[in-house]
Amino acid sequence: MLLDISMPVFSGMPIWPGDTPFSTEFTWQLENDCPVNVSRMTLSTHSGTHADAPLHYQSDGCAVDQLSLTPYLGVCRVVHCLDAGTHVSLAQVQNRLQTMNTPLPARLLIRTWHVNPIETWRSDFPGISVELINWLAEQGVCLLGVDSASLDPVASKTLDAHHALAHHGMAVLENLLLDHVPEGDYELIALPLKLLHLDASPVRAILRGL
Ligand SMILES: N[C@@H](CC(=O)c1ccccc1NC=O)C(=O)O
Ligand SMILES: [Zn+2]
Ligand SMILES: [Zn+2]
Repeated sequence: MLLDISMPVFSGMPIWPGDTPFSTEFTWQLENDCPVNVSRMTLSTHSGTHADAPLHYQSDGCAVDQLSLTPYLGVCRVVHCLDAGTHVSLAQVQNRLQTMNTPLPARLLIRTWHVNPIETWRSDFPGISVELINWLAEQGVCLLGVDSASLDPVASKTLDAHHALAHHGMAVLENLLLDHVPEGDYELIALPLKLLHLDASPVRAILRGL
């Protein structure tokens, strides 16, 4: 059983305010003298479902091609934390985890949207509390995934959750699509591209039944 948890990538897709719109054009098009279609894309490194590298928010941070791939592959847990308010709290996640009676795996994906807005940008997503990130690090979690556009609220200039995550050496996935995913444990596969020296990379994220 495979579940695709990737956002669709298309011209007109929602983007972070001020970031590069996704666009494409044909470089070559199939016709009499031309045997192929080939396109070019213009896009932000944070388009759709993606992995941030520490270079996104630290000038001396590691780039996306330097990241260990280990966190992006392996057993993960999906929890639903809907109606979170400004931040998803430690108590809210612990509440959900209490309903499951196996040890927390090394990866956690948090669903926050009732219905993820695939067609339109929305700024009213919750951040992830630093207290929660510190506790997840203590539990041995190496990757945190969210279905919102960022770990921090849209207006944050301090990016507290991003920095807390980097402090613990944890990996992050953003803009997951978890609308149709029941709470539980799965195998996660979501590898970043080998984009040298860049700050983030789109991923194709999937879950496989255990
Ligand atoms: N933190 C968000 C994105 C982000 O902060 C951002 C993305 C594109 C252009 C500007 C951004 N932040 C500016 O303060 C992310 O990691 O995808
Ligand atoms: Zn990002
Ligand atoms: Zn981010």
